[in-house]
Amino acid sequence: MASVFGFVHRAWQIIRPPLQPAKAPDALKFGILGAANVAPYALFLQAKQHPDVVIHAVAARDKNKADAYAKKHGIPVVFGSYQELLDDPSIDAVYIPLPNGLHFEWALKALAGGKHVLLEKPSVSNATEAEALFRSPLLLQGDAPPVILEAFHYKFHPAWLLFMSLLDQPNVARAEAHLAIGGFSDTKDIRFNYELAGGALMDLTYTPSVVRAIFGAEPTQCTRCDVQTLVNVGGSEEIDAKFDAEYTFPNGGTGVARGNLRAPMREMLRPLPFATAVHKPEVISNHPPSGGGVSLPDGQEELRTRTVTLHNFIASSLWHRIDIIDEHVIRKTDGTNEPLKKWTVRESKKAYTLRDAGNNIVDSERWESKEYWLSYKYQLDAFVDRVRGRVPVAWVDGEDSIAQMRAVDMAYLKAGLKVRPTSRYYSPPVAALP
Ligand SMILES: NC(=O)C1=CN([C@@H]2O[C@H](COP(=O)(O)OP(=O)(O)OC[C@H]3O[C@@H](n4cnc5c(N)ncnc54)[C@H](OP(=O)(O)O)[C@@H]3O)[C@@H](O)[C@H]2O)C=CC1
Ligand SMILES: O=C1OC[C@@H](O)[C@H](O)[C@H]1O
Repeated sequence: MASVFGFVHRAWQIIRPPLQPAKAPDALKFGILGAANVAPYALFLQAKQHPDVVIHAVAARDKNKADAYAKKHGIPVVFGSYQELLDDPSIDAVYIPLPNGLHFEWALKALAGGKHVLLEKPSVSNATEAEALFRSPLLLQGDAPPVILEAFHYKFHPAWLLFMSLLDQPNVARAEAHLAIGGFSDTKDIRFNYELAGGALMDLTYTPSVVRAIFGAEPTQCTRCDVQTLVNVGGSEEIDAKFDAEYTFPNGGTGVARGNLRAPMREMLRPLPFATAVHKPEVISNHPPSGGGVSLPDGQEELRTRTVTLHNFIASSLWHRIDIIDEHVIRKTDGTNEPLKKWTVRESKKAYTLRDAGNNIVDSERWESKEYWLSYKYQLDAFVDRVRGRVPVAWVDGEDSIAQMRAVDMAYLKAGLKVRPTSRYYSPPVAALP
């Protein structure tokens, strides 16, 4: 009952945040490229709660559309083209929630204009673009080079930070991430447009990113990728509406990433999106756990296999639970491995605030947070911290974003689909002269 009340209370405060601080006189001025559906909740609502951020301008391809959007969201300045917004020297940072296939071009143009860039996920269309963007010399310009961040918002929530702190990464045997959503029945949606770098592996790119994060390493190969394309419903044969990809990792472990963009309601809720890590069995008989393990007679050993699961990794502020399940077995060490006793110990944790995550994860000086803050708010805080020269609580660096696109490309190739197309704006690096 308390948890139902907590959910309703948080949901209410997420929509109507009670604290909307006054803006600093030199608050960062954000411009938005595109009158996008995602921006009101991923940025505008969060900006209202940030003293150092103002939403200053929006640009759309059609000025009338931009005007209507600006009026609805109280944005003071409007442009009828993206480039005009980038040319406005008063704008410090841009948010790019364009279709994936346009991320590369507009992120580079924004960096060229000296703007900081909050770039929607997936960062770009493929690894070629990712290398060119995140290793661009534009990111090294001047004393205070521009900041760029791929908006993997879930990685900033305290629940994710706590979950990650519970893993023993080198000893993970299997990782699994699952995310099924629905509501995209129109095959004309940008998510289903190959030229705009659509596809479920792109849009639900969270799950490959989760398995990579769990291992803290990059996949050596994609061993399987089953996809369901849109071809039977009149869409593109190059567009995966659903994927189930398996990767191998350098420690021999396996990571499974699943995503479905056209899931029926029952599949969206059961199971809720989850991230899970199964560890290799660990001998603990000689290391009694703090719970009071006992030394075992000769010829026996105790093994523990720990599974850590974060339920609802994608929208942890609404509700989440971290389950730690330890399967214990005492077995013979005479070569038969015969089990003598088995039992399971379960524990659950949650972290709705940085304080909940604990001071071994987040410095207590950084504990200021509210339980209704969305992952997008933590992400915005981190972005502003970086721009202001402070160390953020979490980050996604450029090399991580490049490796992420490699993992996505690998899965497309394994599935027999084409890697998403490279932008016409891309030009290959000029080879160094001998
Ligand atoms: N972090 C998150 O939780 C979420 C992230 N996203 C990401 O955000 C991005 C945008 O998603 P979403 O807001 O749902 O998208 P929208 O369907 O709202 O499209 C975003 C904007 O794309 C612009 N656009 C530019 N060129 C085209 C074109 N050729 N066809 C269609 N639109 C075009 C439109 O701008 P204009 O106004 O100029 O016409 C439109 O406003 C994607 O990268 C997606 O992955 C999406 C949802 C949630
Ligand atoms: O979080 C999300 O859920 C809906 C998706 O289509 C979107 O792009 C994604 O970021």
